[in-house]
Formats: sequence, structure tokens, C-alpha cells
Amino acid sequence: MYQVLFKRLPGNEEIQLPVRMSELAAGFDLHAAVAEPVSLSPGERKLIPTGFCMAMPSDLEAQIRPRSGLAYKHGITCLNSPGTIDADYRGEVKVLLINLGQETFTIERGERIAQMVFQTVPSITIGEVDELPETIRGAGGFGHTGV
Ligand SMILES: O=c1ccn([C@H]2C[C@H](O)[C@@H](COP(=O)(O)OP(=O)(O)OP(=O)(O)O)O2)c(=O)[nH]1
Ligand SMILES: [Mg+2]
Repeated sequence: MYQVLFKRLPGNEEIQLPVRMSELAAGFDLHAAVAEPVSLSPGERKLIPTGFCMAMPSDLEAQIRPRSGLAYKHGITCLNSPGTIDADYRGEVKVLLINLGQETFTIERGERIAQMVFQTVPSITIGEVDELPETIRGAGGFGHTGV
């Protein structure tokens, strides 16, 4: 079990912290901490504040992913999906939304705009070599095995 710490930013006392909407939901929904409703016209992108900063164990990352309902109904998605929250980031978590739909979409204060999924990050070191270990696939890719 991991513990993730959240710190609300001033003025966001009534904005819910990330919340799971069902017992086994993978994603914690993120709420918009916009001061007033924010409109996204078709094709427009905006960085939406969540009103909190966080700290998680060093072997975790958090991914910011779209909500499928907003994507399906309104064309609202995360431009940089999945967004990456690094374990050492202490700034406000923000969500980069884009409107790929055909109508203007308005984000209300407190609305659930995206979801955050936690993942473990393996410990990696980088090694440089002249030759890589051989494989049967070799350099074949991009449809090399057929459809
Ligand atoms: O959707 C996102 C993506 C990133 N971040 C924050 C947390 C993350 O740790 C930091 C940096 O993100 P990223 O590495 O994706 O951006 P970068 O363009 O490489 O910026 P940097 O040079 O700060 O790493 O920005 C968010 O709040 N929301
Ligand atoms: Mg980066």
C-alpha cells in the first residue's frame, strides 16, 4: 500500500481531492479548480488547475488521463495524454485539456475533468554499448509481422 500526500492550495477548501468513483476504479478523478467557468472553443487548449500539490513515494509516477465520457460526448481530452506527474514535482497539478469537438465546452468549478492513475517506475541505469544483444526480430518493425 502506498500513501500519497496532497496539499490543497489556498482558496480551494471546497474542491474535492482526487476521488475514486467506484471501489476498484484505477483512476482518481480530478476536479477543476477554476475560479470561474472556463470555456474551450473548438480546437482550443487550456491548462486547468486542480488546486492541489502532491508528494508520492519515489518509485511512483502519476498519469493524467482523459475521462472517456467527456471525450465521447464533447470531444474533450488531454492534449499530452497521458500527462506525467514526476514523484519530485511539488507544483500545482494541472490538466492540459483540448476541445476536439465541434461545440464550445464550458468547464465549471469543481467539475471532474480528467483522472489520475498511479504506476510504479522501475529503477533504471543507462549503459552505452557498441553492439546490442541479437534477437530474431532484429530491426523489423512497423508492420513487419503482417496484419
Ligand atoms: O499533465 C501534466 C503534465 C505535467 N505536469 C507537471 C508535473 C510534472 O512533473 C511536470 C513536468 O512535466 P513533463 O516532464 O511532462 O514536462 P516537460 O515539458 O518535460 O517539463 P520539465 O522540463 O519541467 O520536466 O509538470 C502537470 O501538472 N500536468
Ligand atoms: Mg520533463
